[in-house]
Amino acid sequence: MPLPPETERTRPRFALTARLKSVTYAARGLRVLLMQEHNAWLHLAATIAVIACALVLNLGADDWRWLVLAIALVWFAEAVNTAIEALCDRICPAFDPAIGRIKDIAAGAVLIAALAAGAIGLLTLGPPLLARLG
Ligand SMILES: Nc1ncnc2c1ncn2[C@@H]1O[C@H](COP(=O)(O)OP(=O)(O)OP(=O)(O)O)[C@@H](O)[C@H]1O
Repeated sequence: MPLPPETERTRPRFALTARLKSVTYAARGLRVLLMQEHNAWLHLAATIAVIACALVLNLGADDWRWLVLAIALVWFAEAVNTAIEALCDRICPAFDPAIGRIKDIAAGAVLIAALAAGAIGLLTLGPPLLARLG
């Protein structure tokens, strides 16, 4: 879809430094997530445990692919959920059933991601773990 003329005129030119700055803003967001969100601490503990298990079991690239995807899925969902929660609190600090529903749905997205990641983790780590123990 073509942009309105005024947007075309005011859009800044592509600059590598500006793109690099965007990465630092994103990293700042992740730092906030890690410092302030208790759920993120649980995700971090789970991430470290899964990576440690995979290293000990000496998994191959096929298995690592699934684990990386599962870990990223949960962090992605948690980051989006946290952003939605923060936005909700900013625009409506008072109790509001509609805000409650929005937050519940966003939290549901994290639950879906966590359940899927758990299933991926069991399917990927389970068999080699059992083989190692058996
Ligand atoms: N402003 C609000 N109006 C109505 N219900 C709300 C409101 N804020 C929170 N809730 C309800 O409380 C639940 C928890 O909200 P909260 O913002 O504390 O999320 P949380 O999952 O506990 O987040 P965190 O643990 O990351 O702080 C929401 O899912 C929603 O059901």
